[in-house]
Amino acid sequence: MAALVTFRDVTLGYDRHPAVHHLNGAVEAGALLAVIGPNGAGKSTLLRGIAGVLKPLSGVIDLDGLEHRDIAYLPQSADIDRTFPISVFDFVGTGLWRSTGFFGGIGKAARGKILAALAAVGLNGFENRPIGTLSGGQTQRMLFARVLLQDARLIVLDEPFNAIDAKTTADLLALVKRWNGEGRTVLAALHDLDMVRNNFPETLLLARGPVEWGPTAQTLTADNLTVAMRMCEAFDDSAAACAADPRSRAA
Ligand SMILES: Nc1ncnc2c1ncn2[C@@H]1O[C@H](COP(=O)(O)OP(=O)(O)OP(=O)(O)O)[C@@H](O)[C@H]1O
Repeated sequence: MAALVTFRDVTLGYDRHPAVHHLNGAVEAGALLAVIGPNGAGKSTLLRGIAGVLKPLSGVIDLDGLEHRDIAYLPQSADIDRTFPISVFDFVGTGLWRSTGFFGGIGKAARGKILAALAAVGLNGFENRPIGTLSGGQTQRMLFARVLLQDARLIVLDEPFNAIDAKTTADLLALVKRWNGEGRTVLAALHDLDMVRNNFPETLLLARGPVEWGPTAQTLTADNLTVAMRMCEAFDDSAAACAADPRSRAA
């Protein structure tokens, strides 16, 4: 399999302060990769970098010719402005921007696709609801419906199962598996180690830099998790972007 996403000494951060540094490695096309790490490890930062929301401070994220608009990115639900006055239908319809353009009208075919995506995530009948009236689990379903419509080769999910019930988790996990079964590459930042062990073949354990990256069973060892915790605790948030750091390791 060829690499779809390649990191070449990537450092990402905010105001010149690195949050993820010196990441090397590659995500193969068709991979189902979990990104795991303690709070503040840089998981969201890394996913933002891949999605193009954040530009690397240094290094390169090579997307094998994909453009950022070809990536379906599901942000943490906390990053969604739920006070924005938009209906569920229109929000999910933004997943079609790539094909309709910002100012393209929503025709009958597009309307059908949006309704089908809502049905696929169990949100039939919610089309006219303002997004701010949805529960946490319903909001997560809505975000998945938008990803579904984007029909993307690369899908990047930031804590997609955070604070949702078991039924919603199972439904949405089935979608993730379906996407991967269709040959799509899926990366997900996750916290639930059992979920990762049972469903994600490959894991990147991140603690500002990579601790380990490989088959999940090999990566999620007690030793590696301890190292990750220590590396995060030791990290200096006010440090400036630096030259090569010997703690970093290529995948
Ligand atoms: N917009 C921002 N501006 C400045 N610093 C930020 C910003 N977003 C994140 N950070 C900092 O970058 C570091 C990595 O944060 P990030 O959200 O990527 O970690 P995470 O692994 O996703 O954490 P969590 O598991 O808590 O969601 C943290 O120190 C955080 O405070």
